[in-house]
Amino acid sequence: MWEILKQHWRDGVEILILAVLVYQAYLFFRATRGARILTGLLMLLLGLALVSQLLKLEVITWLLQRISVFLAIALVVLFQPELRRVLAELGSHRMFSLNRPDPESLDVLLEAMQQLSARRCGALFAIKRGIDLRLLAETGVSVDARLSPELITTIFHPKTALHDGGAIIDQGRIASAGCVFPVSQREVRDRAIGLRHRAAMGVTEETDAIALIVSEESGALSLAYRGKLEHDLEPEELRDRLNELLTFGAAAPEPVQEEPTRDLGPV
Ligand SMILES: Nc1ncnc2c1ncn2[C@@H]1O[C@H](COP(=O)(O)OP(=O)(O)OP(=O)(O)O)[C@@H](O)[C@H]1O
Repeated sequence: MWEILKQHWRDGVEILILAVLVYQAYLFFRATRGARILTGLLMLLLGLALVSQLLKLEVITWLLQRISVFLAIALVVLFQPELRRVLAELGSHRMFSLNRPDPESLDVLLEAMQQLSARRCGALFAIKRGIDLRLLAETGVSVDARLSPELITTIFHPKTALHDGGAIIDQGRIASAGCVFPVSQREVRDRAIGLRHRAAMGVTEETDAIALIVSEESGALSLAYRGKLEHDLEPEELRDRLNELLTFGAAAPEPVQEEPTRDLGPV
């Protein structure tokens, strides 16, 4: 027994490392828009590899061996927003630091969102965490003012110059407003999901920010994180979810909601 262990402990370590890597890759890709394409592609390649091995088809085997480089490029293109976010997280040491707004600012923000909802004023916020949002902030107008319901409702009043676009919240302050966020290209089932919600999904696909949305059409309050939209939440639900995400980040448990309010996956 001891002899076997001595001979094969390296194999055990390798299996363990590979299992962790494969599981992490699965967790990473599972929730992304390219997951189905990736699954289809892998199944096709595995099928072809199996058939070509069994029937000894030399040309297909040769082609499959050389295709791996193109596959790697395809993966980078397919998962570009997700990879950007992961690299940005690593670059910003986000894993080791949290930029958590104080509870008072959250109360102010949620209070303002409810006022905007009651008046049917659309609004979009990105709460900055570890990843720097300076490039996005530069697409808008610098505000750098303490959060207050009056300021927020004024910014998103439809007759003001800054109401169009999103506001960036950084440590209890509105850093800038009227910002243009990246728009998510995910396919969504719900026709009520327009550009504002897509911009919320987009900014959270590419950064670790949490986006909050007030729908102009329905007054619904929503949250987006890591590209996923949690649509039409009750104010208390929104507060709890926000606290959860700000405390635990990606480790926060997935919300229990019914379609299409949670994961607006591919059609
Ligand atoms: N890329 C973007 N970044 C930030 N804000 C955006 C972006 N694109 C659109 N918006 C905002 O969304 C508004 C248009 O929202 P639209 O009606 O298409 O979205 P929606 O998701 O249906 O939301 P609502 O329920 O509020 O109507 C624009 O007036 C603008 O303020």
